[in-house]
Amino acid sequence: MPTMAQGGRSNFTHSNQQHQINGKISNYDSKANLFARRQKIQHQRKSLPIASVEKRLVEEVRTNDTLIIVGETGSGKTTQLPQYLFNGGFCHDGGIIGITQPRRVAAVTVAKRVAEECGVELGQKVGYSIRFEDATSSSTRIKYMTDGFLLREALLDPHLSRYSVIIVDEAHERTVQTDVLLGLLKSVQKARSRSISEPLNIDHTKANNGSLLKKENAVQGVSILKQHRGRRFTPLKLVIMSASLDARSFSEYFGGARAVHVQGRQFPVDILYTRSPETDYVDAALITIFQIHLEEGPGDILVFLTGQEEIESVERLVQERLLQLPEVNQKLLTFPIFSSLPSEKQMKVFMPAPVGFRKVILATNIAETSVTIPGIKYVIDPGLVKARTYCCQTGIESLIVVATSKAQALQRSGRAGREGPGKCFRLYPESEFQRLKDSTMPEIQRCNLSNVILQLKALGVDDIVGFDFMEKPDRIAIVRSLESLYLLGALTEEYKLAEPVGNQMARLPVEPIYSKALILASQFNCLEEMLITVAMLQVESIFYTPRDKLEESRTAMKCFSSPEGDHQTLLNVYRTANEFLEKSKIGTSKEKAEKNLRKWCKENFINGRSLRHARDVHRWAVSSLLVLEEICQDSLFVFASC
Ligand SMILES: Nc1ncnc2c1ncn2[C@@H]1O[C@H](COP(=O)(O)OP(=O)(O)OP(=O)(O)O)[C@@H](O)[C@H]1O
Repeated sequence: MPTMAQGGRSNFTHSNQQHQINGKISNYDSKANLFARRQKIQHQRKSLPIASVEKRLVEEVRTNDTLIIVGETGSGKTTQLPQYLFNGGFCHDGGIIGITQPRRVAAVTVAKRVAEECGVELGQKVGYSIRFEDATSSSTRIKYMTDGFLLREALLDPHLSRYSVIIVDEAHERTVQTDVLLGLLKSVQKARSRSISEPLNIDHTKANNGSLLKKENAVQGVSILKQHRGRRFTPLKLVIMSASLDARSFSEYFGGARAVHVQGRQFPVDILYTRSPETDYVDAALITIFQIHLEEGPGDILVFLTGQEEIESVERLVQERLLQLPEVNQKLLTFPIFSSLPSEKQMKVFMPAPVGFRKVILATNIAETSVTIPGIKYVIDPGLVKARTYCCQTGIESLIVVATSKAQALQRSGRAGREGPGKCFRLYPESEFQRLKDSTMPEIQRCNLSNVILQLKALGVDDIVGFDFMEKPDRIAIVRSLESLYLLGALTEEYKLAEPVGNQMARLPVEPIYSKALILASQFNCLEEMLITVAMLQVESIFYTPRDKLEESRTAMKCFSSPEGDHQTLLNVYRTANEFLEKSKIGTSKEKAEKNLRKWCKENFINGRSLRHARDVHRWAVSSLLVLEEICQDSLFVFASC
């Protein structure tokens, strides 16, 4: 038996609860040809627990306007239900089935999987839309997207008229966007049903185009949803789904909506706990990685950590400890995944490990719900997560590390049992699990509400305090946000949306303080500078200060720093990097120039990843501003090529 990389080992005990098997274990042959792969997928689909209740679920959606579905992780809700509804005729009149996810990576990977299951090209019948990325076409009928994306879509189409069904997936996460979306969907559903029962009353408005505009403007102050009076909509079907949902409170919120439970899971997940609490969870995670690597059978490992810095340090430690092992045991590859990682790097975790190697994926809670990472058999869960908190008194928002809820722990362990039986190593005793909160505190009760309020105002919701939130945010937090939006000029003295600025701000996908800065910048002739500054402020620390090279990195930083302040310093970094890249491009390929830039970043202690992300955000900001025709088109053209 080989020794552990660092001599230590974790002591785990089995959970008292064992999951039941309700499915078949599949033999995935990576060399299978396309035909065999299709057959394999069809077989997998048929053996999912949800497959046995396909007809019943379609009928439930047909007979209920709102349906709540609770089903175990991996039972097939996210990938199968939209296909069942498509086959059940819910898109016959051209309507779209929209499925929202709290995270971009889930929307992208699930859409890819469903397109493959349907045997279609991604972006045709099945597609996805996330901020700054659209893989849909006019033929898309099953559309995965983030909840935030659907909210923005509602700004342009308040009745979400293109959708016949909207499925809110992973509703247990209670992100601020999910909560706002639930309230909005409730009123959209009512307005669409009303449009069917109300008598048509459009002739006189049609007769006079001049007064139509006035009337529309007058109604807008009350609610945009009333603007379309006289137009008939088809009813909107709503489905709320999760593996760990408090079905009763969701049902009550939707006026006693029907809730159904999809029983069974495909593969069992063995839950193991440590015998006693771990004093250093990072070290415990490292020990467990090597314990699995050296003692358990084949299968990849997914480790949940709290953030980029922690992930990078664990990655380094794994690599250092690997070198202490005999060569034969060194076949372990690490892959990080966190939200600010560029998406092409995020996608690397979904590639199979080379033959003979084991993958270790170091992830934040980005990989907690909906995603299926092929090969994962082992999950390591220290039971912690970085969560947003907001202090209304100071107006300061921060991220702090807190214990996960039971719902999150369940989702994490669920990642292990998706392709076969798995194991989840919880790095805390079972008694601690029992003490965890059942569900996560809704984000809306612990974040700055300015962005959300601005969006609601732009949607025509004037009475924010009276808005039908599932759980009301703190009144003081609402008042503070209203005040700050007024000070930014997004709202009038009566706290109504200020036109056109408030509307323009709502349409830019950044915090109100930044959207206002972008809108104002052209008046002050500094749009280029503001675009760069806002882009740089969206990314995590741009300077890289390793402990062992503190002096060197500080000296490098001085070359960019400006006595005029941090914003000017960020501008200097971006521009110097850009000049370097432009010069490098002369006479070389784009790839080579990018490689040179990475080297330059390293030499100058700049975080290359953050810089690349800032360049992406800059491009997005330019294209978003271009959409707002009112804003300084001419000056934008100059920067569009940056
Ligand atoms: N990208 C993928 N690659 C391979 N298999 C996949 C993929 N996505 C889904 N699957 C398979 O389909 C099964 C069902 O996945 P699905 O996401 O529909 O379940 P779910 O009930 O929504 O789970 P969760 O609540 O965890 O999101 C998975 O267990 C896995 O076997």
